[in-house]
Amino acid sequence: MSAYQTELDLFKNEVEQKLPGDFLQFAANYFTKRLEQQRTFIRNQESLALSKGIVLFPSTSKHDSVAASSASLSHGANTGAGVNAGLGASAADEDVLFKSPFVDRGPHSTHIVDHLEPTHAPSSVSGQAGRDDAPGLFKGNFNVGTESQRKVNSPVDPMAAAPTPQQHPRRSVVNPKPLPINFNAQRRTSVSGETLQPDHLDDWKPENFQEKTPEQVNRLEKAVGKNFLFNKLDSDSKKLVINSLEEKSIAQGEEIIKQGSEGDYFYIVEDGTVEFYVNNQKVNTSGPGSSFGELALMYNSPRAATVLAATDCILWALDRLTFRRILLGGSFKKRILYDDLLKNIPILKSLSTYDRAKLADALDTEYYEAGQTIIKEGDTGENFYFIEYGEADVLKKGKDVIAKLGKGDYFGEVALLNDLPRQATVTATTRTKVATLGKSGFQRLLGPVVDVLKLNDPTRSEH
Ligand SMILES: Nc1ncnc2c1ncn2[C@@H]1O[C@@H]2COP(=O)(O)O[C@H]2[C@H]1O
Repeated sequence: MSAYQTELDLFKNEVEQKLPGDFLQFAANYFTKRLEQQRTFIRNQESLALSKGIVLFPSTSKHDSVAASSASLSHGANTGAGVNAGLGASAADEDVLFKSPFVDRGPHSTHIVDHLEPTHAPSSVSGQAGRDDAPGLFKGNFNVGTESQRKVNSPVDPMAAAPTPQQHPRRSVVNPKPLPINFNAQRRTSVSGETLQPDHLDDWKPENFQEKTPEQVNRLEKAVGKNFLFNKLDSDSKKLVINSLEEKSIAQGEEIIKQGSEGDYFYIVEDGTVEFYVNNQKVNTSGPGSSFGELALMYNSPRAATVLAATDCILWALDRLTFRRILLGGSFKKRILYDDLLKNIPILKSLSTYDRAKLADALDTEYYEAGQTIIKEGDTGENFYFIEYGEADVLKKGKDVIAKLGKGDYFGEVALLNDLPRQATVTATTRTKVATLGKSGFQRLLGPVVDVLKLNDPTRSEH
């Protein structure tokens, strides 16, 4: 069900961006292309593996091996054998296919292949575990301007390099296994295409499926109910997940995850406290109801942090395949939908993949038609905005249009930074889709880029 929903969401996104004149033709072209991509990908994965004498994700179940093939999109593309290789020549065709003669799509429109380019762009990943310390409260006012008008000073993404495996004296819960064919030590994949699972997996059942006792279900409902990931699942998916979770008792001091190792499980904390270390530095602590270990499973990347039990813990572990099959398309959908946008916004380049993913979790979508006002000069500022597509003018009383904004631009931060009323009006000039972030999310999640935001604040000189 979640694969179906993800496909629908991606399709909806395309329709909203392209506004096709001939909807049925557009839909036919779109799904034909998707089908080709998926089939080409699986064929290429199989022949690549065969040519190397490798059996992809050996499994007793035909479903598992197909799912694993689907899950290894990033590797296919890395080797030139993935979906982009299969459809690479069609980028121009795609443009013809999706072009509507009635709609000016503007300079920033994208193609569905954007969702399927896992190799060359930084990933936006996430973490549910732990609270990051709120990175400073902001003081400032309203800032506008296109990215090209803003000076961006982006430090290197600290997650871009493969983390150094840590040598902890504690016993590891996870036995190191040989890395799978799709393991990506570069950490530079996109999650998008990987989530698209073939339809015929709908009768799929997790390998570890084991009916839980009523007492366990009760406990799990309590533990899992606190985790936002599960609130978004339909009851069938929730049942599958609950019955696939394995209980693990971890003693204080034990290492649950080692930075740099391969990801095998996603964890939910029922009881106890866990600590996260990146390059031996403690970065986070989290407790009951939180979860961790999703990054490596989403991106086929090495574990981004070492996780230690700070107290005795009871954890519930979900295997990689069930995680990918159920949670990726459901609970982590926002990360998929915002992946493309966030990884292409220059001011966010300094965020780690973990931070960028948490940002995606906090975003909401709003739409504005041409002529509609998004924010009004003098109003109280509640939200910060990224433009997903569309165009908008920034107007100031007495000065008329002072800037033009387009895809990837941001606005609304000055009121939040400086606790001032909106310093200008922003009006959509074409149909515009924005991703919005509330004040508290802005303060909590954009700390690492606040200096860049302040640097770009056009009203700084007025203070
Ligand atoms: N600051 C952080 N950076 C990276 N990972 C973190 C951080 N805080 C918590 N984590 C979690 O630690 C997990 C380690 O394994 P993963 O990389 O699979 O997923 C990671 C996140 O869920």
